Amino acid sequence: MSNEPDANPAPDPQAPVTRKGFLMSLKTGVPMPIPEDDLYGRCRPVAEFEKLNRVGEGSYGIVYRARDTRSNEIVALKKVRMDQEKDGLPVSGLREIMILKKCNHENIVHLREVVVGKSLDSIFLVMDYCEQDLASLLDNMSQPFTESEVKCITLQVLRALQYMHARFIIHRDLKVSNLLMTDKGCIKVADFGLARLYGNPPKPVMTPQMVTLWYRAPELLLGARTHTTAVDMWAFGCILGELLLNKPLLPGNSEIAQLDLIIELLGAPSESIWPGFSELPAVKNFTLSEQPYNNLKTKFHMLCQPGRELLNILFIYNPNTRASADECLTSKYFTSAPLPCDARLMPTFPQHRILSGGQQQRQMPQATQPPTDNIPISDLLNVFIKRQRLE
Ligand SMILES: Nc1ncnc2c1ncn2[C@@H]1O[C@H](COP(=O)(O)OP(=O)(O)OP(=O)(O)O)[C@@H](O)[C@H]1O
Repeated sequence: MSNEPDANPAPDPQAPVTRKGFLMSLKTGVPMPIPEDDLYGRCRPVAEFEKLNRVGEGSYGIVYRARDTRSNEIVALKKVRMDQEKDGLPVSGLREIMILKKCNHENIVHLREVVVGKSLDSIFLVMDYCEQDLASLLDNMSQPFTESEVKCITLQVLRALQYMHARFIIHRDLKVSNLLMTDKGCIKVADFGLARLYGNPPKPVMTPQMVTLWYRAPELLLGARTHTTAVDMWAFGCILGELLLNKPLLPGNSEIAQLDLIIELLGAPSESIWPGFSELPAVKNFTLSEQPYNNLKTKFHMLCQPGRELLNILFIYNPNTRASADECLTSKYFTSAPLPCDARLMPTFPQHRILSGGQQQRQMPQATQPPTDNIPISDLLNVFIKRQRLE
């Protein structure tokens, strides 16, 4: 028997990628050529998708409307941004893939598959295509959503949150531009690049400043080291307020301005309404104004009592007592007039994103720091090769 390496050996899924088209065998340490058929693991090449137009660009990637040439279906193709990475995939990309793989809910964007570019240095998420995102819709609508439509939208977001939170997933970047809508009025929560799985009790996190400023909960602004599902509920409260007012509720342009806006609306926090507040790390960095009144009632004077109650429980300072998605779903707001409209009866809108080529972006302070911990692309590919073989 010959000791020569097999001319066309099967690739070892555990082996790291050494150079383009080769895998280093962990057993023998010999680089082995990857057969053409296995070059992409079990991922399809992106060349099988025809890019039609750009629909969005965020901090972590460009999103295209594309046609799957195999099935002829229209999909969204999100290219994971790699340009700042020397040797790996940004952790946000990997997190988004892992978490979306766990989710199967009609109000969460569906990840169909992951496809790769020819040189294996680009990764794309293939998702169901949604015709609108709420941010560009809000910016372009000739008249605001009716209250029935607001209820229809927010109920769907709450169902997605209930599903995620029951599975220990915190989204951490809920905002109107991350809420997509199909032409059948179905809302899909998107962009899980900052999402995290959390434990009980929650573990401290390294990156406290995550959620976009306008939607950021007071505990994050004050430097809390643990993140809970309550950060999503605060952001949800800001979204509900924004849809009702037809403008951002708390559009701060710095952390202190954001805290001031919150205090102007809700009154100043104190140790008595929020035990542990005075020990939060950043409290000493700010001089908080001493406004004593809750002005929700004045700001939302047009809203019925159940609606104001819902906003009140979403804007509880203490994250431990802030309303959960379960609780909000039982709010009388959704069963009192005007009732939520049927999603299929939501109005249809011109597709602004296609017309504007995805250039239209809301100007809001991001203050989200792309995480710097990279995952080598070889690990990602191995995860996929293994996973697809298991399935
Ligand atoms: N499945 C989809 N269907 C249609 N459009 C989409 C889809 N996913 C994303 N988009 C569009 O692309 C934009 C950016 O997508 P996404 O939020 O996932 O990227 P990001 O780089 O993570 O953004 P961010 O800067 O908000 O973190 C969205 O606001 C939306 O307009």
